[in-house]
This record gives sequence, C-alpha cells and structure tokens, in this order.
Amino acid sequence: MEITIIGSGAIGGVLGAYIARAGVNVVFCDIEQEHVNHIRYKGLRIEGPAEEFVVKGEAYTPEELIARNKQLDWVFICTKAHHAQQALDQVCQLINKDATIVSFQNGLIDLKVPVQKKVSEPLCCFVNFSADYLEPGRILYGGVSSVAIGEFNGTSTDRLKVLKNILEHWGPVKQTHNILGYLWSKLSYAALLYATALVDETMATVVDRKEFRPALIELCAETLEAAHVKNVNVHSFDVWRPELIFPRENQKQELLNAEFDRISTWMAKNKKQKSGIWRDIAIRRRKTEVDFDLVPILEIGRQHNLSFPLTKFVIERIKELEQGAKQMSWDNLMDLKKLYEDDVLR
Ligand SMILES: NC(=O)C1=CN([C@@H]2O[C@H](COP(=O)(O)OP(=O)(O)OC[C@H]3O[C@@H](n4cnc5c(N)ncnc54)[C@H](OP(=O)(O)O)[C@@H]3O)[C@@H](O)[C@H]2O)C=CC1
Ligand SMILES: CC(C)(CO)C(=O)C(=O)O
Repeated sequence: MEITIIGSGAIGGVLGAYIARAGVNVVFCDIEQEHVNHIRYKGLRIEGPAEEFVVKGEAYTPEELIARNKQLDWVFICTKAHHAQQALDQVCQLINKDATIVSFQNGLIDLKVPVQKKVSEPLCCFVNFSADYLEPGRILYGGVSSVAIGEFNGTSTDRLKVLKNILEHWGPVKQTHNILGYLWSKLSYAALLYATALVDETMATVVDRKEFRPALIELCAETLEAAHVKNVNVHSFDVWRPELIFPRENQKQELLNAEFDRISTWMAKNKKQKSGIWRDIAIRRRKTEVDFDLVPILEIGRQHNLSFPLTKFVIERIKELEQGAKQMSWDNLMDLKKLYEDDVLR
C-alpha cells in the first residue's frame, strides 16, 4: 500500500509524517519545490505539543509525480479547498479505478473525477486538529482533536475501515454514517473562526470577550439554519456543541456563556493560537477559503428566502482584509456587533 499526499502542508504534512513514521509507504507531493526538497533530503519536521520528530520521505512536485508515472493507490487531497479540484485533475492520469481518493478540506467541496475513470466517489475526512505550515520542511502541530471519516452516502464500506487503520497511525479516528453532519458543524464553527480572524489577536482572546458573544452566536446560528434547511443533522465535536446555538429558541444564555468559556479555554491550550484564516491573511498574504465556507451559506439562504446578514458582513470584511482594503482590528467586531444590535435584534 502506498499513500500519496497531494498538498503536504499543515494537515497533509502532519498526517503523512505520522503515517510514514509508522512504516507505511507515504509519497509527499506539494507544489512548493523548496518544501519538497526539504522533505526529500533533510526531512519533514513536525513540531507538536508533546513531541518533535523528523521524517524523511519520497517527495515530488506534481510535475515530478507525473514524470514518475506510477499509478496511485490511495490519494489524500490535502490542499486548501480552492486548490483541491485542480490538484486532483493534475494527477488524474495516474489514477485508475482501483484508487481511493480522500478529501480533507474544511468547507463544501465536491471533488469530481472524470466518469470514464470509473473511480468510486471520494471518501471524506473531517479534520479538527490544528496545524500550520511554518516554512519549507517545518510544520507546527497543535495537538490531537477530532477526526472523523465517512462515505458521502453514509454507507459503511471496507475502504472506510482501511482508511481508519491508516489514519490511526496519527490518532483516534471516528467512522461515521453522518460525515455531512460533521462537515456542516465544522462550517458553523468556521464562521466563528472567520470572525476571530477579523482581529489580530488569538482565537481564545476574541472568544473570551463577552460583549461580542451574542453577535458571534447569531453568526454561527445562521450557518446552522442553512444546515437545517438542507436537512443536515449537525454533529458536535470536541468542545463545539451546535445544539446549544440552533434552533435559536432552545438557546439558554447561561449554557452558551459556559460553552464559549470552554471554547476559549480549549483554544488557549492549543499550540496553534490563531486560525488558518488569520494566517492566510496576515502571514501568507493570500486568499482564505471563504468562497467554500461561508459564501455557499449565503447562497443557500437566498434559495430559501433567508437573509444571513452577519455571514454576509463577515464575508465582505474578510474579502476586504484579503485585498488589503481594511486592516484586522477590534473595530471590525464592533461593526459586527452593531449590525447585530441594529438589524438583527430589531
Ligand atoms: N491547518 C489547520 O489547522 C486545519 C486545516 N483544515 C483544512 O485542511 C485543508 C488543508 O489546509 P492546510 O493543510 O492548512 O493548508 P496548507 O496551505 O498548509 O497546505 C496545503 C498545501 O498544498 C499545496 N498545494 C496547492 N496546490 C497544490 C497542487 N496542485 N498540488 C500539490 N500541492 C498543492 C500548497 O502550496 P501553496 O501554499 O504554495 O499553495 C500547500 O503547501 C483546508 O481545507 C483546511 O481548511 C482543517 C482543519 C484544521
Ligand atoms: C483552528 C482550526 C484548526 C480548527 O480547530 C481550523 O480549522 C483553522 O485554523 O482553520
């Protein structure tokens, strides 16, 4: 068995390193030549909260992987959502009907393989552990958190069992009939993460600020309402309990405050202190995955005559931050709070 990781950054790098360290054949693939060279010649360093280790491995750019011309067996697509389809298309000629493709993206993506390839639909992996690509060959790993896998149609298959065994070289993995429930739940959590990235502060600091909580809770409720109209039964994970937020009429202030305290404490303990969204904007100066995370929520709202003003605001502000038209600041959260108080509460 050989696992090919397409996109060996934060998530792909951590998973690949643990799986390779356990003795499974892992082939790392990434578009960054310097990163590929590091993995190949010096090794990939994982800097976790409990341990640091280095794994040397076979590593290629997509072009080198194609030139190698070996059929791929297990293909983990670990790029950002907006690169995933292109990353898969690029290596498609190396994929035949026996291959298993697994998507690891946050957000709503629907990877397609040309039908003539007769490849089964991709498996899906929900990820909530955190990691950051620091520089070529170096990845910060925040520590163990939930990972769940499933077939999109909810069935239990042999290939899922095999995937579970592979991924458990990293840590505990839940096999679920409701992978969409996890993905949508993560989307509602991601709404919170996007809001924290409006400020140049740690996620824990933002979530700790009680004056912003009502607006943040309503922001997450908008995504959960979209999940509801799509008939998705959202699943809790780690400290995230969407059932406390939606349906809105079930909200209990005390429970929600305690929940947000718990989330803040949980975030403060993680080695990764700021979100991937913050990192994309502030450090890597590139686009976030907002088009795959929050933009589809607005679209679903439109289709169902639901307006999601806070989601719309966060999308617009994130895009302004991406373009450099606005700066990260508490003022952004003040504006969100004001919108909530003036337009939503009214
Ligand atoms: N990081 C985290 O803590 C978490 C991330 N996730 C999700 O996991 C997914 C991956 O994110 P993450 O690991 O953080 O992203 P990273 O940017 O750290 O890693 C993705 C890597 O893929 C590379 N890449 C882009 N296009 C291609 C291509 N065509 N072929 C090969 N490699 C390519 C990127 O290069 P380049 O940078 O040059 O584009 C990058 O090195 C995202 O959907 C994210 O939301 C989920 C939970 C937590
Ligand atoms: C913070 C984290 C890891 C979720 O826990 C995440 O998904 C991100 O950084 O985008």
